[in-house]
Amino acid sequence: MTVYEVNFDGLVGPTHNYSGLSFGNVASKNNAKQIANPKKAALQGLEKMLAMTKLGLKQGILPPQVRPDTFTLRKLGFSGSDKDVITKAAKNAPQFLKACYSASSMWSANAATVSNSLDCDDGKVHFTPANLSNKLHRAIEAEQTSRTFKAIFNNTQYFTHHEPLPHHPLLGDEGAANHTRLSNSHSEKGLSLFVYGEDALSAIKPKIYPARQTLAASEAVARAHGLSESNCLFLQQNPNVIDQGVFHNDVIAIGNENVLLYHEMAFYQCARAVEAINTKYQGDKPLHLIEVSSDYVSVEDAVSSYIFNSQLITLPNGTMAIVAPTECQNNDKVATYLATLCEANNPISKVIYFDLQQSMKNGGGPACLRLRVPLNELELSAVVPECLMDEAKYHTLTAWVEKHYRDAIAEDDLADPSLLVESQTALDELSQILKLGSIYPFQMD
Ligand SMILES: NCCC[C@H](NC(=O)CCC(=O)O)C(=O)O
Repeated sequence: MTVYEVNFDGLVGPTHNYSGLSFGNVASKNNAKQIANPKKAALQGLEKMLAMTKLGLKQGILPPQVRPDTFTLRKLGFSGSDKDVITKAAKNAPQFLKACYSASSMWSANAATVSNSLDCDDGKVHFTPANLSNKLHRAIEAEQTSRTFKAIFNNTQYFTHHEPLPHHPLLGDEGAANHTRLSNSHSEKGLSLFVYGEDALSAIKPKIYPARQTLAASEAVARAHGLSESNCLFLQQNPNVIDQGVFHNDVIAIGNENVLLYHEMAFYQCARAVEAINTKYQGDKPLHLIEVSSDYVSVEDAVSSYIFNSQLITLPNGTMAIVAPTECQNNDKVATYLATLCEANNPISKVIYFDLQQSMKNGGGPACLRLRVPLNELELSAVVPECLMDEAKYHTLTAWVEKHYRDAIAEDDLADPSLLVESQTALDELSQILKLGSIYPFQMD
């Protein structure tokens, strides 16, 4: 049976802002305190989703989380009405208020690790929401992510949902941003490549910035999903590139079917890592391991352009396209490399550029904005259909964004309680558009 790679993009939430919350993510730090445009951010994301459907791909939609997260603020001791909670947090703990206001769930590549049912021992699609333990503003996503996934993929005949791993430094899990799958095609069994930032038992670690993904977490996810040992490979990310701003592996490598595009500095002991991939890969189609040398693209250019955070997609005609941010087009070296890549002897035939600048300024490129969910026809038909994108849904969602979203959010706006009301009103309407029922805590009172 054909398996489609369905990209579920995180719809940008109404409180998108630049708060400099992600230590180790260069863009997040550099753009802190700038004025964000949530309306533009959401429209840029919807544009990409529609374009993917026009290319003939299946596209899904993941709704944003409710922000500000007053439940977390209450756990932190702020009490009274929601307005009181926000006013007190703004005055006494602005850092916590910012964390509870982040629209970071838009980067759905970090929402979960998802395994193709062909790879899992029970023949079901497995989901483990990422605990995102390394950053407070992201760690608070896991609970809602679980609820949302159970609502969208709500058929136990096809889908198995695991709990996020416990929040602990030994078990930091950042989801699919550190997982890719190599295979003949999505419709055949594949090799799961898990790339971790650190192993607690080893001294090989970054020195400046944190490693967010641990080996123990990757192993736990593989175990829970029932992946076989012969179909899994655990590789360490190069700690030196984490220290240069490569906080997830998807900032330095991207895989799709029988192609892996990676920077020569991506992995710890790169030559050995590549040998291990070659040894474990079981597909009979030739594996294209495309190594990008620093002579063509430096790590600095990779981090500023997000060339590896492109989506590598298989088009209906069987060739591949690379969906890159316009930051790549604006960098001569990177644009030249991409043009050469399309001419070379490999399945990649074209580059498609998208303006995703609002998300990019927080360190999220095309690949960060989507979670790949491999689904065969039966599994796909079990997904809540309203969560799949088509032209009509695009127009409905665009109108919804135009109606509810502000076109500017600055730091001081977070202290304004009316933003909470606007945000909840918008999400209440969205959950009806997507026919997801009451998935948000404020709808359950
Ligand atoms: N996969 C891309 C994730 C980007 C995300 N950025 C942020 O959370 C920045 C938020 C801010 O600084 O306002 C992160 O670092 O996890």
